[in-house]
Amino acid sequence: MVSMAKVDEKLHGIYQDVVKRNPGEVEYHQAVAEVLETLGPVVAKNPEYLERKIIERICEPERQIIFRVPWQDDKGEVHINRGFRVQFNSAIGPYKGGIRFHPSVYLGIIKFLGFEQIFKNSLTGMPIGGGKGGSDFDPKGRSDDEIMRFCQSFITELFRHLGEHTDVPAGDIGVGGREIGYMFGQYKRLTNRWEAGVLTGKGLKWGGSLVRPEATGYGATYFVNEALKVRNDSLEGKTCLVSGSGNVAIYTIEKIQQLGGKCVACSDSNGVIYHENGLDLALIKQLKEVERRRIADYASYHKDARYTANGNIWEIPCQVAMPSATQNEINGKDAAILVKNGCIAVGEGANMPTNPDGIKVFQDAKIAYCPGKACNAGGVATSALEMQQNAQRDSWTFEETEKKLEKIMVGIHKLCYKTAEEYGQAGNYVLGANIAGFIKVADAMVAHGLI
Ligand SMILES: NC(=O)C1=CN([C@@H]2O[C@H](COP(=O)(O)OP(=O)(O)OC[C@H]3O[C@@H](n4cnc5c(N)ncnc54)[C@H](OP(=O)(O)O)[C@@H]3O)[C@@H](O)[C@H]2O)C=CC1
Ligand SMILES: O=C(O)CCC(=O)C(=O)O
Repeated sequence: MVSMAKVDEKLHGIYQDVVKRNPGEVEYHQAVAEVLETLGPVVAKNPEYLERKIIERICEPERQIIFRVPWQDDKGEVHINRGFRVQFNSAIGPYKGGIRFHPSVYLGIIKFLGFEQIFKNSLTGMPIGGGKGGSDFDPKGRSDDEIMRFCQSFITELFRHLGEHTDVPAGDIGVGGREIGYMFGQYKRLTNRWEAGVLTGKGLKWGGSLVRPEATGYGATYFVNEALKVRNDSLEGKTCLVSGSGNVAIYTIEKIQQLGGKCVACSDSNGVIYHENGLDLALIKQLKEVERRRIADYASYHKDARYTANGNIWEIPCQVAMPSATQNEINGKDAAILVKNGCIAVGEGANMPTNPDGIKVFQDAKIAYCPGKACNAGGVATSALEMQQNAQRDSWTFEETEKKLEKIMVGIHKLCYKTAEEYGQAGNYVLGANIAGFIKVADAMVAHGLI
């Protein structure tokens, strides 16, 4: 056992080094700080992790690939974007994590996402390592043909680094079934292999899994319901806010409604829809999944709904908040408003949506704060179920697959809850998720020697 003071000093030094070695990558620094701040007790108990520099190694990606993505728009104009894939850690399985297309993407965003993915994937109990990729390409307003040409160019470079036993991407912001289809087609053409397990989130007719589109939102909702059960409560009858109106938000709203909750607001990057009588999910799906329109259009179908351009969704009173859009969408001030308005649970469908000040407010208020790396792990867990079905050349029913997802989420909740309890911090899901996710990866790294 090493003294806590010595461990804290060591972890602080590691964090300082991460900042120095990765200048300007503020989201990555934030993700590392949040994990390192909770690892003290487990490191003190296992000095071997320090001796073998497991934490320094976990903070350094195994491989980072940055590449040029040239493509032509419908008018023949040439564009150049930048592509990224960070293969962070393969101690417990092939790199696994989504691809994000958004103009804000740069190395620091992909690294924070890849770092989070290491611990998240470990929590699922499935054999998947951590990775993430993306591009600063903006898909908004682009035609299907432009999206196809971009995806083909992206994979023309990336394909050589992928493989069902090497690195298995999936979707994230701006990447859904359409984009995965174009990437899979190009991978097949370049490799002359029908290798289903190389990508997940595939279409149902060509190797996809039922429930994968629903999985992140459904899983996050199950997690929050478990956290409420511990408090002798449930989602039944709760008024909920769900930010975003993309894949994760839509299926979070769906599962909350199935469990008897009422979602009154959602959003996109332009504004917020508030519908006190409860959101019309069929309309949201039509606007967003089929017609690719803005959420503002919702208000023209429901006269009792209110649209606020650039509004702040967290100012609407609720009991449960499910941030499902992007990183750092809740700050300390937003968190304080939520708590003041009676919010009792926050379930993160998005990755790192609450900034450190916000997390502190939720933890001080002792509400059920469910961090993304545990709460939104249902998506990647179902991707691993898709890989299992691909390996078996089988496909399971919706009911069977959803039952497995629910069991995995109940299991992740229990693991995080029990780990926090074991380390004397009952109810601290941040600590529980970080420690439980870390131990499995760290032990595998010790077993593999110095690599
Ligand atoms: N898809 C998955 O399986 C998983 C996703 N996640 C995380 O969930 C979150 C949402 O992803 P997903 O639903 O797949 O993505 P989508 O692209 O389907 O939807 C994203 C939604 O969030 C909004 N949004 C994105 N960026 C911003 C921004 N900077 N400011 C305000 N709103 C924004 C989008 O609005 P607009 O259309 O206006 O841009 C859109 O409504 C991300 O944090 C992602 O990393 C986590 C686990 C798995
Ligand atoms: O399904 C996957 O592989 C990745 C999902 C993802 O990107 C995430 O969990 O953030």
